[in-house]
Amino acid sequence: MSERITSWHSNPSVPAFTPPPGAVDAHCHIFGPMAEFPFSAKSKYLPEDAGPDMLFALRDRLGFARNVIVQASCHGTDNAATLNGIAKSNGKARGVAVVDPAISAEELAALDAGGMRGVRFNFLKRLVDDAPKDKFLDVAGRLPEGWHVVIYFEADILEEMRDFVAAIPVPVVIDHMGRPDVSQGPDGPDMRAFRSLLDSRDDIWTKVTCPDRLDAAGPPYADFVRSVAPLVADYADRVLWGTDWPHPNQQDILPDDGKLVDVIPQIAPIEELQRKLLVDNPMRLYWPEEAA
Ligand SMILES: O=C(O)/C=C(\CC(=O)C(=O)O)C(=O)O
Repeated sequence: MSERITSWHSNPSVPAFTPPPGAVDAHCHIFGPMAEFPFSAKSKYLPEDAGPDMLFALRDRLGFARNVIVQASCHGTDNAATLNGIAKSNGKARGVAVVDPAISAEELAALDAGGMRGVRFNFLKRLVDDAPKDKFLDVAGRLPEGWHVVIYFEADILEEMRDFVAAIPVPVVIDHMGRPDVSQGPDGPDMRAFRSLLDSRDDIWTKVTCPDRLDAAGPPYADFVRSVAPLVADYADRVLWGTDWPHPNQQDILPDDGKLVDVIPQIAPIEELQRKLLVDNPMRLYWPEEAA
């Protein structure tokens, strides 16, 4: 792997939708800068730099106040780039780490002090070489107070994930709704299976994110909207939203972040839902000491 790729839009539109004050972009990443924070030798992609300054400029352009920075697989289990982003945010960012399952209590405490509030388990074979459930469960039982687990998997392995999810001793956040086929609609088999997973515990949250990954038709993402709006209405206290900037592996699409923000009022059509999705819910999970 030698050629570095750009997966984000160079000039995203300013959204028509204005997020409520204090809105949190609860799923985004930082790449590098590589000279300071080299990528993992095991990374499946080699991106151009997309550092904290770029992320905070986008945050301001889109009308958001805070970020939750999720360690991307290109940085492996070295969380330094993500911690650097959090440190530079003036308290306006927190993070989700990816860790070696053998991590010590001291190292976990250092991540907590650096602003991490969760750990991510990635099950996508195109992104990681292995996903050892037994070791993940061991770490999940040793997390600092107040942390949660973020899980990333695709719909084809949802059934295999049920026992694992049930065994996690802290709240669970599922990335991108476990990537359902949104062309099936809100009552299709993928959404039904995902709802039954959400119903299995009252502390499973999900990110209603990534229309660009889930709806090949592109903006205005009609299939995504019709499949996801009922989920936001029915699980209003357990949904989170994020841009997914800098959109790892989306170099063929280059999603326009402004257009992604404009999906929000379609999946959360009333102000109360928008406030829960963008402010109340992420604040409860990531800044509980400040939450209303
Ligand atoms: O950013 C996402 O949520 C999705 C990703 C990238 C990713 O998860 C990672 O690199 O860790 C993907 O589907 O390629």
